[in-house]
Amino acid sequence: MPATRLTLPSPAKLNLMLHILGRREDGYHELQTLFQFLDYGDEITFAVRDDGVIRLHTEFEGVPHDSNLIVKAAKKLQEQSGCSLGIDIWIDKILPMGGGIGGGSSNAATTLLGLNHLWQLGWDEDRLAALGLTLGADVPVFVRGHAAFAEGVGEKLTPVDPEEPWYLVLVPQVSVSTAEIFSDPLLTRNSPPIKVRPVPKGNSRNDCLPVVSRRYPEVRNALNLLGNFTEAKLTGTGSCVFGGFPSKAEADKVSALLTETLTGFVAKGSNISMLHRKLQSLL
Ligand SMILES: C[C@@](CO)(OP(=O)(O)O)[C@H](O)COP(=O)(O)OP(=O)(O)OC[C@H]1O[C@@H](n2ccc(N)nc2=O)[C@H](O)[C@@H]1O
Ligand SMILES: Nc1ncnc2c1ncn2[C@@H]1O[C@H](COP(=O)(O)OP(=O)(O)O)[C@@H](O)[C@H]1O
Repeated sequence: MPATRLTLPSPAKLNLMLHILGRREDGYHELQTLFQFLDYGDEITFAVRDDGVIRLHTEFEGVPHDSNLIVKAAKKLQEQSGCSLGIDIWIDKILPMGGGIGGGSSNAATTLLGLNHLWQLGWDEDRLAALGLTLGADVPVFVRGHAAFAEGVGEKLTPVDPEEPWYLVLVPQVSVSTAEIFSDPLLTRNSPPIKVRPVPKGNSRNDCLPVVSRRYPEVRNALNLLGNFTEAKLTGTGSCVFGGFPSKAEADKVSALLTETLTGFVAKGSNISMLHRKLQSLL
């Protein structure tokens, strides 16, 4: 009997660097970025229903049911596969929204992979990643599940294996709109493309950082505080700020000092996403 119920992780990502090379005619920006996953994220439970209805039972503040990326992903997959089954969905949401750690994109990818499994569609990763890209630029990397150097708008992925340190991630209590940062006239949009592989050391800057830290004092403050202990970086368009440590104990020590005034968490960097590790264990 095939499974009818499944709980899957939906991990966060970090952008270890992010360079903006230019702007395309459709307004989207050409990037070069390095994605790594965190062993930290949401958990989504799926239960098959036979009436074709797609229902997310967990409410999100400020996100209507049909705008939720989980529901959008499920509906697109149902439409494009012609599947007559439906799904009940619950999520244990711990990832901050608008934090640059990819929660929405990750939720969409977990939904695509989870439903492909439960509905027994047999879609391959290429097809799921292509559908994912229509939901958001970051969805394909979560579908593939391997740390990657990304180009284009984030869809041209080359798997990489950077070090996997422990990270302290600080979560300033502001939500940063990706669209707002990309439309700022002061954004650097002319970084020279990196042509050498693997990406040489010394390229770890995030071109969004100056604009984000100018607009959001909370982010600036987090960067300054973490910068007293390690190199403090911005992920994506923020708001989250992170730094790497050689051990959990060292990350925990700094966390204990900083999280008196700021929210944050400690998590291991991972080149294979915990979603893929879980799916592998089901086979
Ligand atoms: C820049 C990144 C790095 O990981 O930032 P974060 O969102 O994670 O912070 C992502 O690629 C974001 O991906 P994602 O969050 O999926 O963005 P989308 O929903 O596709 O786009 C939101 C808006 O941002 C702008 N946008 C996004 C990506 C891109 N390469 N160029 C853009 O100009 C567009 O105005 C778009 O309408
Ligand atoms: N399942 C979802 N989880 C998080 N955000 C979602 C979801 N569905 C839609 N959204 C919308 O997408 C926006 C960006 O979310 P998220 O991916 O968490 O941020 P970021 O791209 O900065 O990492 C949110 O502010 C929210 O309005």
